[in-house]
Amino acid sequence: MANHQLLVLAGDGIGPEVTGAALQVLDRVAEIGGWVVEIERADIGGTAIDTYGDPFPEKTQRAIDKASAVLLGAVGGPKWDQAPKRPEAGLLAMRQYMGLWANLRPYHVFKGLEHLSPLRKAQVDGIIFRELTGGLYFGEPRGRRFLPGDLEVIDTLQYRRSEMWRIIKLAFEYARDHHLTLTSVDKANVLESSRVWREVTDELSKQFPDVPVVHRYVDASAMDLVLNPDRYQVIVTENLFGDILSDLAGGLVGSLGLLGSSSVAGTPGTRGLFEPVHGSAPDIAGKGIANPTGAMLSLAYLVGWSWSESEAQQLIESAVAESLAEGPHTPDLGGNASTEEFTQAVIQRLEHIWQRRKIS
Ligand SMILES: NC(=O)C1=CN([C@@H]2O[C@H](COP(=O)(O)OP(=O)(O)OC[C@H]3O[C@@H](n4cnc5c(N)ncnc54)[C@H](O)[C@@H]3O)[C@@H](O)[C@H]2O)C=CC1
Ligand SMILES: CC(C)CC(=O)C(=O)O
Ligand SMILES: [Mg+2]
Repeated sequence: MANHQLLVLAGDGIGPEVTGAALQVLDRVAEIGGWVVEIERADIGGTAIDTYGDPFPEKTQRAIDKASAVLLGAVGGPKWDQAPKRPEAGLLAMRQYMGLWANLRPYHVFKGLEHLSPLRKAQVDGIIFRELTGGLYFGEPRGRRFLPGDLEVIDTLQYRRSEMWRIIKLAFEYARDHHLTLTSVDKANVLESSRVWREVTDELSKQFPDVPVVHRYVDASAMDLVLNPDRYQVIVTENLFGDILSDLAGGLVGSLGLLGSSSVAGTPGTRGLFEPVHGSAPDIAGKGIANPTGAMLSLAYLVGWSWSESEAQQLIESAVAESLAEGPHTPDLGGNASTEEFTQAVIQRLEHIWQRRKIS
């Protein structure tokens, strides 16, 4: 009987609501799969600041050390916007602590939700490989420097070639395995880091002669993703650009609540951090109406990647897709279902799919 250790970091805002929904799905999947899942919980972000005065406390680090996978909700909120160390800093520190340099963010229009995409006729189906532990979010020096009569602020965009190499190579491998085009997004007309990014992409391209490669500037690709999303299949880009373009992808498919993600260190079967692409959504937190799809898909990626349970991954993804096709829908998708109602629909679908598979 499989035994898995899961750490749940529900976080702030809608984090507890969407991870709670995903855990209900996990309960049923574990029952079907005959697994024992030991679930531990710890604090991250704003709730960790409230309890420990630190957005990524030592206790959470120790809990990560013991887990075989981590499911995260979201962090942040107006309550902590002026905190000396913000909740978001805890998430960044955790990604770095876990060494998770690759962030995979798939997006596609679900059957039944075509009307929600602003681009009803175009094919919207891709995946963003976002570098996760380098660039502007981590570079030093950073901060404020008081000058006579002025203030200077510094953020540093810093990368090592090796950090670029590993994420671009991972994206090439994915594009090769799925026979897709790779688009490398940068700002090589301005940034030195982007020029090296392009050099690395061109060098790696020689190892993957079957993968068509396109270079695009980030500003132009933001425009082009909206006008011609069908040109994009696999996107590889650095940390900040990937963060921005993945929210744009959320818009392309109709709601940010629909996207899940995997943050990993490149090798399947190893520990990763799995979280929806969205944030803590303070505007809807506590109302019971958050769309838990992103969290459920993140759970699906978790069981597939860290626990090598590919059948369970497929089961969750199918149950979510069928529920989105049939409804009910949460308000972000134009419906009036609660998080709980949608979650129950997914669990029912799961049962149906499982029964169908047992019979056939
Ligand atoms: N990974 C994380 O923990 C992230 C945290 N944040 C933090 O979250 C806080 C809020 O940031 P925002 O810019 O407002 O971004 P957000 O992603 O939380 O929300 C943007 C918009 O999308 C909607 N939305 C997001 N997720 C949804 C869901 N599951 N169902 C239905 N609607 C959903 C929200 O209601 C809001 O209108 C900030 O403190 C920010 O720093 C932001 C992004 C990622
Ligand atoms: C809140 C940030 C630390 C991260 C973010 O927006 C993201 O990972 O999508
Ligand atoms: Mg983001």
